[in-house]
Amino acid sequence: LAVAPVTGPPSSVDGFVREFLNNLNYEQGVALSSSSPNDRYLALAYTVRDYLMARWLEDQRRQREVQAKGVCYLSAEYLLGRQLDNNLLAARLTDIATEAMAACGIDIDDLRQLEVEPGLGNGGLGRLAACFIDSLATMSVPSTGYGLRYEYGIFRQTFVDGEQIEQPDAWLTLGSPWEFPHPEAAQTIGFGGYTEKYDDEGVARSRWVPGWTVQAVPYNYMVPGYHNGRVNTLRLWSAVASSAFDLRIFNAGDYAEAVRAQTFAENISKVLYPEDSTPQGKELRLQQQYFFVAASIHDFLEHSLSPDFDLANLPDRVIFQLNDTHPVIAVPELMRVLVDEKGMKWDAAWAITQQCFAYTCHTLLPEALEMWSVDLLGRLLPRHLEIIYRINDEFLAAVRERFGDDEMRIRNMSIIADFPERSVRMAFLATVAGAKVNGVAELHSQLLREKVLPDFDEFYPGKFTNVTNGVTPRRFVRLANPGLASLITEALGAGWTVDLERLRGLEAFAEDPEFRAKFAEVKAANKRRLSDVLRTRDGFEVSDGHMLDVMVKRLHEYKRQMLKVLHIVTLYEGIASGRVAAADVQPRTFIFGAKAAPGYVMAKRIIHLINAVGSVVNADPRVEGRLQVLFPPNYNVTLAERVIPAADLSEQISLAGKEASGTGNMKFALSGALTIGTDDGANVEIRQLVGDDNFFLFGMTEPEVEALWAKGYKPSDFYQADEGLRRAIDLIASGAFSGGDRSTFEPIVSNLLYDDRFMVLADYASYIAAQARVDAAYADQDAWTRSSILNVARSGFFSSDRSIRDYIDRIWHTPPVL
Ligand SMILES: CCc1ccc([C@H](C)CC(=O)N[C@@H]2O[C@H](CO)[C@@H](O)[C@H](O)[C@H]2O)cc1
Repeated sequence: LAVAPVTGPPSSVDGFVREFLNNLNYEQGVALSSSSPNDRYLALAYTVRDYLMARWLEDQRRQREVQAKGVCYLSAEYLLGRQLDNNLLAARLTDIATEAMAACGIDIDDLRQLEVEPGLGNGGLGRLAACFIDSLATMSVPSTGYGLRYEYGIFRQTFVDGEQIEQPDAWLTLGSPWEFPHPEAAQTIGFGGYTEKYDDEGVARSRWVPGWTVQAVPYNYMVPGYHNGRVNTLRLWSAVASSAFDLRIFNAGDYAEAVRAQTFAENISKVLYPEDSTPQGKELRLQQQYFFVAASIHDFLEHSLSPDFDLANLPDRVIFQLNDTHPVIAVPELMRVLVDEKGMKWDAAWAITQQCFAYTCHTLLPEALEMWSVDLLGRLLPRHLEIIYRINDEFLAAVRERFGDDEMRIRNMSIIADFPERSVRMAFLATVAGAKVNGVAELHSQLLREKVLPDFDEFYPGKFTNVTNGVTPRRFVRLANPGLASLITEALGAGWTVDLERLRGLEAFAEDPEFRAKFAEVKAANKRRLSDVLRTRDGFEVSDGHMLDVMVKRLHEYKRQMLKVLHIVTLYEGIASGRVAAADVQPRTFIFGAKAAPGYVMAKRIIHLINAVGSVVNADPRVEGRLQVLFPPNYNVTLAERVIPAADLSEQISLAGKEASGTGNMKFALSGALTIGTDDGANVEIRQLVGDDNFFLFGMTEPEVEALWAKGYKPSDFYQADEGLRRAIDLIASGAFSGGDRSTFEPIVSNLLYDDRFMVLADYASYIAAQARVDAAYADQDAWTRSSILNVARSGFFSSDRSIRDYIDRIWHTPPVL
């Protein structure tokens, strides 16, 4: 049967209208006149899908035909953001769709607002994965993103009396038009049970007999490349019970028991764990990790390789990139499949496995490194534990071979740790198994080698490398900042969207007063747009003419939102005490965005304090509106796309040596915000590229932090020595922001004075001095605009396309297939 290739509807307004009405009628089953806004949104989404379908099907066919080496990106999180605009942009349909909707009497912007963003991630790691799959598609690299289709994503944050309240994120309620379920391609995933040894024609073999199974149902999402006609796939797994509810038990009347197995199974992909730095070690989390990586490996071996493919050549066909340690259980899973199911010899299987994996580490915090107890692993994945033990035995034998019986080194390098309880150090397993290990910024990769995994760097010369993070210019410049995008295109032509280094061409324009004026107008327009959004979304009135000083990221003590609070309180205290005339204070609006992990008590207290300070400062007539604190709840990708283009000042103030990279910092620089920051993570590379004159550096360097720590850090010494700091802390301690109740924020105050692990007090003076430099610089708007343009011009390096190019050159060796 000669089937005509799928062509897709005509790229014309009429064609789009016809397709839209078809989807409204036949997919939604409604007429335009009786359709609901959600019907219209879904029909619009279906229509955009239809335009991308031909490319997707063609791409899948070609990837199967070409058999080129590809990337399987394994990530427990993808913070995708809204899909409609990105898909319209990729398919060059934005104008056509806008006109087509108008032709139907619909304002496309009303439909845009209806899209619920899939919040399938916590923060940096999840968003990076989303930027990376966008770049992989735009650069025509054969690749598939694999992950979990959580029924509930990152919680919705609201504030009650200034305190964070979490609500479930039921993002699927109104349907999810961008996904394609494929129950027919479900994988059966085992858990529990036992292992048994058996003899296979004289060869001792092991097999795993799972105690129970779950079905992993794949949902495919389109990942369209920008203007290259390519569409890659994101495959997210959803858990479904292998056996539906038990009719016999049901008929016996025990309804709860009848569905218990079902609920138990489907819990696996029920909800995203909202922690982004401290693993809770919960069994369900390990189930989630094994569930999606096992399904992904089986799926790849089954659907991407020809049935007669010789697995010895697997490293020529695929690299599994481990997005942190969360998917590293994939290593023993591949070994189990190759040895137990495919009958391969251990050594051959191990040689293949070591070439098929690479590991990216995203953190420096020791507490964020995952460890799974051998008890739990042995119970849930008994065969995998056996395999890990053997990997470790052979690894330690090689270490002994190289370094002799250096028991301390052996214990330090063992994948199995004995303290606090016998457990598997997942970062060590990833490092031993990975062909390459990379950090996500120069400083981070250096600290990984020197501080976190020095023994491994010595044992595996050449294994450690760096790939500095990046962000996609499609979403964070072209879509989020259309004013800036058209100004850049006007000046440099359109090529920058896929070749961001071309932004360098703007340097010359920084000297052009006319261009500076246009640039400043773009920023002003973005500020007006943000203030409209915050008025409708949260009822905030953003004060006009204020510098927008923005700090948006997860709430974590190492990111030091507390340092920002102390700056605000210092400015406020100066005015409230009458020592500083309000008129002498540079008008600023401080915008915060931050979710705290629900179990992170101190982080939630800091959120409460920020809101408390905000309500006092915003209401105090003595401030004469010179200072404003706004904390819109539920910071997410959609809000980031409105806040970042409007920002004047980007707060990147973590303690040096704690933030692996940061990616918000890059988005701000690309939007012309100037950075006030420490030499931490990618701030170092931003400062090196934009130039010291265009960056407000402050604080200790990482070696200075280490030195102070080693010397013995007494935060109260800094409190005693610095009057401004003392006034600010005393004001918080006084209950001034808690209705006179000193106990409310006492835990924060005493933590700062007697613990202060992230040295807020030590960097306070330098920070306040830097903020004074910011005020002075902002007073000269034209010079500020010039500096802002230079930030954009010199930040092309921070494109995720460049990151992907580095991964291809240094780790994957998967050239684009054009
Ligand atoms: C198991 C709990 C858990 C969950 C998530 C994580 C992530 C690794 C945390 C994270 O998102 N790290 C951030 O990754 C970004 C992308 O590389 C970096 O830019 C940030 O600096 C880093 O904090 C650690 C531990």
